[in-house]
Amino acid sequence: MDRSTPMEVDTTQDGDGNQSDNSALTPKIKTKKYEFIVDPLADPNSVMSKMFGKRNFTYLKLKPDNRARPLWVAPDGYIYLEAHSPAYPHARDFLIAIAEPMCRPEFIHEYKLTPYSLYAAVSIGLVTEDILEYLERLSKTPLHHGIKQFIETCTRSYGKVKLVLKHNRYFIESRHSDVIQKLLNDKVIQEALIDSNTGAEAQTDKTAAPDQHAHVPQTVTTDPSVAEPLDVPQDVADYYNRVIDNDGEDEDADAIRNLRILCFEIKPQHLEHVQRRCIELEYPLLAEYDFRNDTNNPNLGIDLKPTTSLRPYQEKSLRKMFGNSRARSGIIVLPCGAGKTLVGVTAATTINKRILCLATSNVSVEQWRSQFRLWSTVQDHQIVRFTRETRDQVPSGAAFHKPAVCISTYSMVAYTGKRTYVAEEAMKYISSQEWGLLLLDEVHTIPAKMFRRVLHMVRAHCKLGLTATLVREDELITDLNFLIGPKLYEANWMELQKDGHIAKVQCAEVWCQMTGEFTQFYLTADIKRKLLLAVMNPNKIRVCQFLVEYHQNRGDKIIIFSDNVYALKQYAMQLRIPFLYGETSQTERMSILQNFQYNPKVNTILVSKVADTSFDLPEANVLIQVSSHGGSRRQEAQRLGRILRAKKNSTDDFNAYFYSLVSCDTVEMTYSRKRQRFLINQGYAYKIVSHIPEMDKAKLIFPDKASQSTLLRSLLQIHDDELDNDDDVKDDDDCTKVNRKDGNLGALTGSSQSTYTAPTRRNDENRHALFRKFRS
Ligand SMILES: Nc1ncnc2c1ncn2[C@@H]1O[C@H](COP(=O)(O)OP(=O)(O)OP(=O)(O)O)[C@@H](O)[C@H]1O
Repeated sequence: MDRSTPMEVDTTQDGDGNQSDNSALTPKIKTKKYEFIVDPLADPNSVMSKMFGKRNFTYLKLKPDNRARPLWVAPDGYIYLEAHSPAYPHARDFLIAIAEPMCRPEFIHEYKLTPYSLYAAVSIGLVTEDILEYLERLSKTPLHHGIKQFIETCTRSYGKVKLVLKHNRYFIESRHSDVIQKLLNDKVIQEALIDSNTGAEAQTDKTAAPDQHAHVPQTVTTDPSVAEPLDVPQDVADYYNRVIDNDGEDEDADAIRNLRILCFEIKPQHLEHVQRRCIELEYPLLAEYDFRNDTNNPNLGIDLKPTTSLRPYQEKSLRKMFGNSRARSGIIVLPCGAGKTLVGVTAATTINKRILCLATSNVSVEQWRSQFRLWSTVQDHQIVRFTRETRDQVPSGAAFHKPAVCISTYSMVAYTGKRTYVAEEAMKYISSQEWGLLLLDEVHTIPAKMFRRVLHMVRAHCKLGLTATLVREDELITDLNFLIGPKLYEANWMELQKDGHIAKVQCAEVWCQMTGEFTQFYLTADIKRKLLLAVMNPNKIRVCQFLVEYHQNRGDKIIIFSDNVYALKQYAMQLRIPFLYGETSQTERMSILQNFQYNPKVNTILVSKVADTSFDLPEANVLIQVSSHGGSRRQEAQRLGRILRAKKNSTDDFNAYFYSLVSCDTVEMTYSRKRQRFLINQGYAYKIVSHIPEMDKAKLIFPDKASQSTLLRSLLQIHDDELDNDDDVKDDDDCTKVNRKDGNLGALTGSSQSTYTAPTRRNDENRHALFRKFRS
């Protein structure tokens, strides 16, 4: 990571360097360059400068009581938190609010200040002075002036403009006339104005927040006598309650009730352009919903059941959302199995207006419905589902205007093709309602184009995105900041694990040596065959067999993932394990999953990547990955999530196991490094296992050279076309069931199929002699 580069909001690539699928649709946001001023105060010839270059910050003077203060705030915006400090909890909650967590292993956590993280801080009610003051108190060194300037630049203008939905119409509101003037003079915003807008209209403010920039003079206590070196310094503890623990009830609410605000209306279809433009103009739109004073939309009348109790981190995340008795739009990030659904249900019962919940598949829709019924007092007739399989009756007549909890899928809402009559009616219902809350499940997985179509169709006062992994391979992650709202809360996986809210997982990367013969062919093969040889490496199959037998003997439930379908079938056949992939019929799939769940004799299943998102896997506590799809961090985290649900009746230190089998000296090793980055940043440590001594005594398949050669021969005989056998994930929803492709007559008659093409001699000449022989 190059840490000397200036901060700039770059939205064209994600960390994996992959380009967006919709760059044509969404031009890059042009914001001002945010730079940290990093003075070259250190002696450039010193040993430290030679080692750390511009990052030699030894010139910063430590405060006398620095041992009691938990933060190192580097002038380039990186912040390091000592997790063993007594003031750790005070600093952690604050840093999650103002900075981006980069890496949180056991002892030292790394965070980074970014314009977006500070935008999120302002949106949850923190003000510039409080941020500076508290950071100063927590820091071991006085804050560098560059840091102060950066925080001031990023936060001064934030929070001044709001986006408000009233009577299904979008308004931009502010109490600052200069800001409104600036926006009205902008060309992009002018294009979005509704014709009747002749200028800003003055209104009585019912939704405005108190002035967030009230000055709070504070002094920093650096006198060591004030606190014992390893106690939480008093000034830190005092300020904590003020900054973090305040539940945000507006003390000034009455005072601002009668303030005049300025507003103008914009065209709904220009909403995204306006949101984007406002970020460029340094006035990101804050979306807050004053649901308690919304008399236009009827109440849903549901509550949490008396038996429902939230866990501390669930409560904390919701406090960020409802901090000032209004609902803020944004994203809550909790690990898989940590109870995002209950967070969503609680948000719904708090807002208590029309709720639209969008999930990724039919199965998730059913899960949301059952969780709504489990945790809340919602009645069955108040829930409406729209999916391919279950289409509840579209409310009509008087019921049309009654509030309901509507649950559907993204693909259903975003579908642009011809719909059936019933689906058309359902969509009319969704697009005509003014929703109090739009719940967006697994928000990071939705293709950017589909996501935007959804947001164009649905009018919602408040949007709550839920996800476990805020990483993806296109620009939507940065766009989510204005499409939904800032990240409101991100839980620490290791802390949840320590408290027993999620399973304690041992991650291991098992290195499997390639056999000599396999290596020989691997070196000259093309990439597709290389991948096949790596996954079918006999030593890997043996390790897999050993692990399966070992864990079966312990009474564990095991899921094996293979993205390569050929390998999936081979492993299933060799190890005699039931398998399912994209082409497995629904009946067979159900039967395999039910057996796995209830039949004590079926403790292992093999699945392809369809199991990543398309259906709900039963509970398991061991996961073995034999082949994975490139270097996707998200897929790795999602798979770990399959075994992350808290395990009952377990006394083990670790109660879940995640094995990634990697063939040594192959491309799998590079992929593996990339895939692990996200989980390592969450604090997981992958144990490298290069040899399992117990395997030497075990009776395993492919024990000798002869059987391994036979396997190799069978692999070399596979036709090139069959190597393209990554499982295509089929969405459950009808909207994506039919794959429409541009075609021509050749495609229709089948003449364009590669099976009609005779292999050319030139191709064969390039092959290894042995392979040529097998092919002929
Ligand atoms: N406050 C709570 N009290 C008791 N059980 C809870 C609580 N919150 C969540 N759970 C339970 O934890 C389990 C996981 O919850 P949930 O399915 O909502 O997690 P999730 O974060 O959505 O996971 P995934 O991303 O895997 O879908 C469920 O069995 C749920 O009932």
